Amino acid sequence: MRASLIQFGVDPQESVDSRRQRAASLVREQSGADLVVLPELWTVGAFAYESFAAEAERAADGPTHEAMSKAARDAGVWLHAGSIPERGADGGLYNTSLVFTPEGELAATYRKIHRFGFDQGEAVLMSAGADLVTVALPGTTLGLATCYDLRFPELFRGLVDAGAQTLVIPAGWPARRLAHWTLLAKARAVENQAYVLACGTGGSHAGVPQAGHSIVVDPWGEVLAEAGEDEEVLTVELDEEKVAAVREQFPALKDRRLGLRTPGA
Ligand SMILES: O=C(O)CCC(=O)C(=O)O
Repeated sequence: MRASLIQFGVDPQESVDSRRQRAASLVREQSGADLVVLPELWTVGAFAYESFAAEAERAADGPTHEAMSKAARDAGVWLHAGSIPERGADGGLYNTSLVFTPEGELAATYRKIHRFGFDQGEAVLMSAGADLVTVALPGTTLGLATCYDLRFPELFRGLVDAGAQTLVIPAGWPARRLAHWTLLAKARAVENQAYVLACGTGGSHAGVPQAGHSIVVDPWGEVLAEAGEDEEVLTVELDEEKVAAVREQFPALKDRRLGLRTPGA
C-alpha cells in the first residue's frame, strides 16, 4: 500500500480558496498512491483563531468537502483530507477531519477530542469531539487522531482495541516542540505496534512557525520517511502484513494488565 503525506505550506498571504485549489491539485498529483493525507486545519492555519468561525463549514457539503471529494475521485485515492473548522448542526465549532473513498464519498468524519490551548485558542473556541473513529480500507484499518491528541496514549489504545492498524495524525505542530512530535510519533507506533502517519504543515500560522517534519513510523518503530520544514510530499510503501507480523513476533499487546488496583482502593 502506497501512502502520500502532503505537508502543506500555509502561507498567511494566500486566500482560503487558493489553498483549497492548491491542495486539490496536490492530491490529484498523487494518483499512484492508495492513501493520501493532508494536515490539520490547512484551510485556515491551526493558530489563526480569528478565522475559525469566519471560515467554518459543514462537513457534509461545504466547499472543502466539495473540493476534496472531487480530488479524491479524480486521483482515485482514499483521501484523509486533514481537518477543517466545522460548524456542527448543534451550532458548535469542531476541528473535524474528513476521509473520502476513491469514489469521492465521505467515508468518515472525526472531531478532535483533545482541544489545544489550555484556557485559550482552540480550547475555548472549539467544542470537543467524543467519539473514537476507525475506517476500514482494503488492507488496513485507519485509526484517526488530530495533533494534540498525540499526547494522549489512551486514545490510541482505544483505537487499537477498535481494530486500528494505521494511526493517522494530521497536525499543525509548533516548531518549538518538534522534539516532542518526533518522540511521541515513534512512541505511539512502538507501544501500539501500528503504523503512524503523522502529517504536519510547513510555514507559519498567525506568527507560530510550524515544525513540518511529517513522519511515517512502522510498527517496529523504524522511521520510514521524515520531511523537512517546508512544503513537501512524503511517499512511502506500507507492508500490509507487518502490523500482524510484529504483533505476533513480539506480542506485548497481549500482556496488557487492565483494571490495576489504585493505592488505598
Ligand atoms: O501539543 C502540542 O505541543 C501542539 C498541539 C497543537 O498545536 C494543536 O493541537 O493544535
